[in-house]
Amino acid sequence: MTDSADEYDVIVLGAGPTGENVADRTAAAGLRTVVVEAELVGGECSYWACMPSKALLRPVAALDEARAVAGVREAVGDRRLDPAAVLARRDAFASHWKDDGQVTWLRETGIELVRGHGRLAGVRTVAVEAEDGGERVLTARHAVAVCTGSRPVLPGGVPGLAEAHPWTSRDATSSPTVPGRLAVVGGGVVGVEMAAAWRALGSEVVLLVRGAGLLPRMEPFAGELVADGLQAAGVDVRLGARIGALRRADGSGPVTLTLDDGGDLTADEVLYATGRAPRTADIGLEQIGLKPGDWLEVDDSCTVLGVDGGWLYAAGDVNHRALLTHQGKYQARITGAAIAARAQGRTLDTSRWGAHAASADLAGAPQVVFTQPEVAAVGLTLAAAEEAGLRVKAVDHEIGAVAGASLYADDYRGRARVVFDLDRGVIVGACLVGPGVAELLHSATVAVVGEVPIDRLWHAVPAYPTISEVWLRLLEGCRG
Ligand SMILES: Cc1cc2nc3c(=O)[nH]c(=O)nc-3n(C[C@H](O)[C@H](O)[C@H](O)COP(=O)(O)OP(=O)(O)OC[C@H]3O[C@@H](n4cnc5c(N)ncnc54)[C@H](O)[C@@H]3O)c2cc1C
Ligand SMILES: NC(=O)c1ccc[n+]([C@@H]2O[C@H](COP(=O)([O-])OP(=O)(O)OC[C@H]3O[C@@H](n4cnc5c(N)ncnc54)[C@H](O)[C@@H]3O)[C@@H](O)[C@H]2O)c1
Repeated sequence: MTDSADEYDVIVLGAGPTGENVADRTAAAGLRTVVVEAELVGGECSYWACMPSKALLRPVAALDEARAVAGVREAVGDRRLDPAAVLARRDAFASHWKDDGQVTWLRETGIELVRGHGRLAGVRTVAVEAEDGGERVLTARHAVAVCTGSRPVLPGGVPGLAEAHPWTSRDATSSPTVPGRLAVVGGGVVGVEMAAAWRALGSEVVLLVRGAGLLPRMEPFAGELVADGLQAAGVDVRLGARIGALRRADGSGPVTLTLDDGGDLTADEVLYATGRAPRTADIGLEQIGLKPGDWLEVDDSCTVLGVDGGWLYAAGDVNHRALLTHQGKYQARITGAAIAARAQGRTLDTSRWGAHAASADLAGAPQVVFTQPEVAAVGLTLAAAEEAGLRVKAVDHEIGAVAGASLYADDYRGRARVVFDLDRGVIVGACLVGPGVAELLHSATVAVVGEVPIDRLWHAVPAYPTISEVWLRLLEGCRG
């Protein structure tokens, strides 16, 4: 390929869910838009994160729910998941790691695609290195949006870790085979979800957590109920566990973990689910005065701080506001609107909840952890609200005590909490744990983001007999 210069209105670097949605919005505003993608259009979410992981986890919940209802329980008996069928369904949800469908969508939406590794090469300029080594230099009349996402991060200073070739989230979501023994390091979201999935597929799973509980950013009872649920499913959950070293003789056989308490643990694979780092090490940040490898700090309109001219945006995982696909897509809608407004010479509305402010990131992003049982949370935890100086009270209720929950599952076990702001009379946080709570989360999100006064929420009547009747008990607790 020969060198050439291409001028667009907007360049989007990275075609994950965030980049796709920025491009969708700017193209819809009539701006000539190009996206640059080094791997697959659709990003981590489509091929190695949300979609394949949830395809692995949905059968786990379906089987648990069947077992929880007398009559169905007897029909299911002690049958286990069929790994081959689950993995085949997972492969289909990952589109067999081919992006033809999403490339077609880009074309039909009027967005151009340039494949290759992109790097900022100056103001509103991106140089793309194609796989064949050729370079193409793209310039943007209005904006560049960096949407390069994040990658798994491994802890430093652990002897033998690199040589042990640990699984990362990519292997854990795409493995074609079920390991006999799987050690999982990390009690965050990836750790608990993948422990649940592979245990249900037949692996012997040990979950090694360095802290005192699982899911440390959520209400403490969420981690406790998930630890109980995983243990009941046969996962060996070890809290306060630290790995001193790993040994894997030939790089592919069994791996032995030496624990700080002196014990050894041997597994066929070890998954490190120990957090994420931004994909900014090699995107030319040094060309515009920023530090490679850093998260990109942005204002509420996702404009990158420390860069003059308001032409550089960063949305999705790479800005570290909320590492979730739906928040990345939300930021993308805000970013696209901001780029279009600036291109049309309009002033941005960056007031709280304005058209060009990703305010919901700060109110607390909704999140569902698809484990055993499900966890659904939005807004502030009690601890976070107190730390923020709010005068709050927590109202808790056992979800199993409402009629809808007892019909949903025999011996339903689950708990709900809302965090009530006593001064403003609104709910600032909610956490629901139990079978089937995922679909309840949006009601909590509307209450929190909408800042709906408690006296008005009292008139939002949940249908009988559904799990959502737990809202009545929670509202009673708020009203005192
Ligand atoms: C195992 C797992 C499960 C998850 N499950 C969920 C879930 O259920 N729900 C949820 O909301 N979130 C989930 N997440 C988080 C979610 O995957 C991320 O928040 C989401 O993918 C972020 O989207 P993004 O577009 O910002 O980045 P990404 O999806 O990472 O996409 C970035 C894209 O940029 C490309 N790129 C990077 N650098 C360059 C470059 N220099 N040039 C060209 N292209 C480049 C990459 O190839 C990639 O395609 C999960 C994460 C993991 C790891
Ligand atoms: N269902 C979902 O919404 C979903 C699912 C998976 C991932 N995600 C997103 O992806 C992101 C990444 O998930 P994650 O689980 O990798 O990160 P995380 O930050 O949620 O959890 C990482 C865990 O690893 C532990 N840890 C860190 N360093 C360690 C070390 N050296 N040794 C032992 N433990 C260590 C941390 O204490 C933490 O509990 C999350 O922010 C999450 O929002 C979302």
